[in-house]
Amino acid sequence: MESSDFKPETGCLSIIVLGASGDLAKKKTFPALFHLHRQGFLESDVLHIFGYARSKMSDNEMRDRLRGYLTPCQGCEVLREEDVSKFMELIKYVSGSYDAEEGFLLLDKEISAVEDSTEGSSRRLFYFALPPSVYPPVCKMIKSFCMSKSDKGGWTRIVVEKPFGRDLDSAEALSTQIGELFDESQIYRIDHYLGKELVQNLLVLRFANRLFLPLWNHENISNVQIVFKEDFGTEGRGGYFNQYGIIRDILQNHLLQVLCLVAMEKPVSLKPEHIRDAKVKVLQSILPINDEEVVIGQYEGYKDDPTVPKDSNTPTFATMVLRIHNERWEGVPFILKAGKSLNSKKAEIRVQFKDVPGDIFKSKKLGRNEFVIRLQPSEAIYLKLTVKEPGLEMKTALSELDLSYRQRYQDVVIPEAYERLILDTIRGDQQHFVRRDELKVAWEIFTPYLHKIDKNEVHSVPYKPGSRGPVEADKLAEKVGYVQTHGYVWIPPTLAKVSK
Ligand SMILES: NC(=O)C1=CN([C@@H]2O[C@H](COP(=O)(O)OP(=O)(O)OC[C@H]3O[C@@H](n4cnc5c(N)ncnc54)[C@H](OP(=O)(O)O)[C@@H]3O)[C@@H](O)[C@H]2O)C=CC1
Ligand SMILES: O=C1O[C@H](COP(=O)(O)O)[C@@H](O)[C@H](O)[C@H]1O
Repeated sequence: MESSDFKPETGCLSIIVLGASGDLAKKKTFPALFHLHRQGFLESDVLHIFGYARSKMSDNEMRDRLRGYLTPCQGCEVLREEDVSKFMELIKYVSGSYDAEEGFLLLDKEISAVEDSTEGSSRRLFYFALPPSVYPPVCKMIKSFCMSKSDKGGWTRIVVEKPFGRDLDSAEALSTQIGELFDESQIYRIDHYLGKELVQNLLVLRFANRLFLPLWNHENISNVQIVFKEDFGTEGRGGYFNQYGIIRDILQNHLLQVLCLVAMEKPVSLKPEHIRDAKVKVLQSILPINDEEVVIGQYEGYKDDPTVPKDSNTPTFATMVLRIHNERWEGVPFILKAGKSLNSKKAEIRVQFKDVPGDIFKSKKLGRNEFVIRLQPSEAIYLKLTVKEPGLEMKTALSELDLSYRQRYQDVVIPEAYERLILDTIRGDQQHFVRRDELKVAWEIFTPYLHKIDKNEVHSVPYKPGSRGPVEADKLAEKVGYVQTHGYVWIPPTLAKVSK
């Protein structure tokens, strides 16, 4: 956890972005590498970046493609040409297919050439910005031709993106294929939500504050909502999205990972294996999903995308109640909600407490205590609570303890999730990556319901773009115990009147 735990390694660092011509590479991977380099986390004298893909192009053509996607680092006003040029100089491009040895032999030759001219060990990080269908052949090629040279010391690591399978069987088959070639310590399954600042804060909030320890259980908490909303549709990704749907895209990975951190027991230590053990344990305690506690929806107009079949049942919205069968959480619904083309864009965790027993202030009518962790946008942590309204009357009002990051940490740059996670892969810290057994349980939870969707046994309810999603979803949340607060008004501190 402390940066002093990190011992820098020396030697050549080669970062190989496989699928370099694709969307993820240009939108996320290369910009993250650029920011890390610009901020001095990746040193130019040992760093070499290789793009690898099937398209034929020169180094310069590759660089030109990326240029438009590089943005100023947070905290920098403008993109400095000097920074861009320094970064571009580090990039080389190798073209080849994903299942034939020529390309990988050439790639190895290029990497070896730069390693031979650098003192120290050989560190090779392969970033799979690729469709999962080619993971197995690519792993075979790397294993056969591109491993770090043992005589130099160092390591070979692979970073794999979701979707990691479509269901339990396909994910397990993929894990087995990759597991035969690479050790678990070499595999980094990325879930970029684990790199978000407020997700990383969850363990600190929960376990470094005495305040929450006695409250964090079914005695005090009525329900927990973990919400992801986007105010745009699948624009241009309909063909891809339709094969997966919102449950595979968001709930099975991002929201479930957040749930783990909210619900898990205190890990033995902050060692990655201890944290991941605690996550697996809570996942194993999740009960099978009850069809009555699910609402799936599809926004109207989704099927207008020519790449989406006219009879698609793929959900673009889902509310699912997960129940954790253990001493801490018995009876507390964890309401996972995610949707595209909704009325707002946000991701948050909302922990709603039970009503006060023996309430003498009639505070129930104002609303319950809620502890909200807004992951994005405008990161914030706030606690909604009942207070006496200032004045001569004994009147109560709903107010908040508010930790808005923009206010509190004005000069602090919050790193992008991908930057943080890529840095972790280089440092060899697997804490924020998904372990194989975690992934397996995650699929076990969702697969039965996903198969029902695939077989059209359950149906997506239509909803209007720009709405809150199907009304049935709000009804479900209410049915399982969520009580909506009415009349709470938050006054952003910057707009508050300053007393004279
Ligand atoms: N530091 C900060 O930035 C702070 C900001 N605020 C702001 O104050 C405002 C109010 O805060 P808060 O009460 O926490 O948040 P909201 O009023 O946005 O939402 C509260 C809850 O009510 C749900 N909800 C909203 N409309 C309906 C509906 N018609 N039926 C059922 N459920 C509904 C929301 O669901 P859903 O999420 O699905 O919309 C959410 O779970 C927000 O804009 C918030 O961002 C407050 C405190 C601090
Ligand atoms: O993984 C995914 O996440 C994005 C949303 O990421 P965020 O960091 O902007 O919240 C989502 O749009 C995409 O569908 C999904 O594949």
